[in-house]
Amino acid sequence: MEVYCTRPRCLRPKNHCPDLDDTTTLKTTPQKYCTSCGMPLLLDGRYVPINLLKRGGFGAAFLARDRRIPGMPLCVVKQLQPAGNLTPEQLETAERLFETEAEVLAYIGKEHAQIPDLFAYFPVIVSSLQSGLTDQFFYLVQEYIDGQNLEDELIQKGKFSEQEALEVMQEVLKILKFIHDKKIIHRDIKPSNIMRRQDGRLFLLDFGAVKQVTAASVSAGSSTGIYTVGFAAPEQIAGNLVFPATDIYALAATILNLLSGEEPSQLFDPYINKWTWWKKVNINPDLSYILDRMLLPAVNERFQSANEVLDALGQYLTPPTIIPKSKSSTSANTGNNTTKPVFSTWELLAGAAFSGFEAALVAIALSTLIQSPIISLSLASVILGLLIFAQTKRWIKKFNLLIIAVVSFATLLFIPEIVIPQVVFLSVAASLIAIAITALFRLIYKFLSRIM
Ligand SMILES: Nc1ncnc2c1ncn2[C@@H]1O[C@H](COP(=O)(O)OP(=O)(O)OP(=O)(O)O)[C@@H](O)[C@H]1O
Repeated sequence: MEVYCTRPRCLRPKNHCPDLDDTTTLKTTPQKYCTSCGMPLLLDGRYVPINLLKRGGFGAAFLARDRRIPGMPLCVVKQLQPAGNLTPEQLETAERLFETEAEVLAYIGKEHAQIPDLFAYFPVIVSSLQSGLTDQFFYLVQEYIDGQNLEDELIQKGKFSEQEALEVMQEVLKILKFIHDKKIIHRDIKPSNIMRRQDGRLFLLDFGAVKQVTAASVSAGSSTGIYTVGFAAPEQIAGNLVFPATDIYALAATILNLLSGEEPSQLFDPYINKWTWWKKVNINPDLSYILDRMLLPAVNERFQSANEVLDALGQYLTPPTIIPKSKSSTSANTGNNTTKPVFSTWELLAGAAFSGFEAALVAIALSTLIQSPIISLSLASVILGLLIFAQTKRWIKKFNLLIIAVVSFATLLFIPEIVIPQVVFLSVAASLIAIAITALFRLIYKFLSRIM
């Protein structure tokens, strides 16, 4: 078994311990030491680090096994590793924040299914690499979420679709509502702190920058300067009081990062001090409006709570056709907030072209086969209505549209009276007219929703 040494500057952290492959030895061995630096490998007598997950500015996260639990389940061991050039005050702040993370996880991890549980928090004092001195390390052990964070997911699979981003937004808003109700502000919402478990369920990680709002500062806490550039709201960067709306701002920046695949700094024009994400992201105007309001520089003009944003989403959008993978597991916590299928401009235009094309074909076919114009027109309207309804429900979409169009055109060829060039001309013309009308309405709608 490979055991990973957690000493920050260990030169050969991977320790090969074949005797630990025997579970009896692994359970009973009193301690193991790193062959390179002499650091104790078994933490708190029970956690066995097996791999490094990530090393960040303030610490490292290791994948570990808990040898005291049958089956030795995986867990995550986070170690506080502040950079060496910190002043004693900064070091104290880093230690305090690490302890706060443990306190917050202990407080809410068990209560919310989408926040990792805390298993342990302890210091380890070891002899330093410099002779005669000792080093103190702090460890925090938490539930392992088997999956991928959204930063890695973005790198791996590319930009999120509007529907995927909406699902993330709603899920995270529900978790934010829970923590804000507990008077906790996360202060570091960003894709790498949102983890998608294998089953699709999202988890909020890294409570290392949280502010627990005390009774003395009922709705806000002052900022300590821990934040991520691009995602952090102006009041946090300025070191002023932070609010639930501070997390809401960071969530909007996160969603735009996922939608565009670009860093928030690329979506903001510092020259005019405004977000210019709309140059690179094309989404439903209602969602644009909501994101813009989440990103307003003045805290009091933003949505004030996660619930307000959820309400705004619920008001504009109706039930989804795509049910979030995690929906069944989260509805108990959060109620059923649902969204309507959102259509991109391309989807709308493709749908319009299809409907125009089909309208022409159906009208030609029925008027050729049925003598009464009233009956043929009524039948054509019903068929067209059904086709449009099926599209709004996403029962037919993408390639289905093409297949249906080709099949219906081919069917028409069996009607002897049909003049093919005429059919082609009329159906293409009807498609173009439908596209033009839809595009015009879409433009007017976008324009009105921007100025209102
Ligand atoms: N409970 C967990 N389960 C699975 N993976 C985790 C867990 N906690 C952390 N990780 C992984 O380790 C990474 C770093 O963790 P975390 O964000 O807590 O540390 P950090 O040093 O504060 O990072 P950053 O500075 O980027 O915020 C996460 O992005 C995630 O990929």
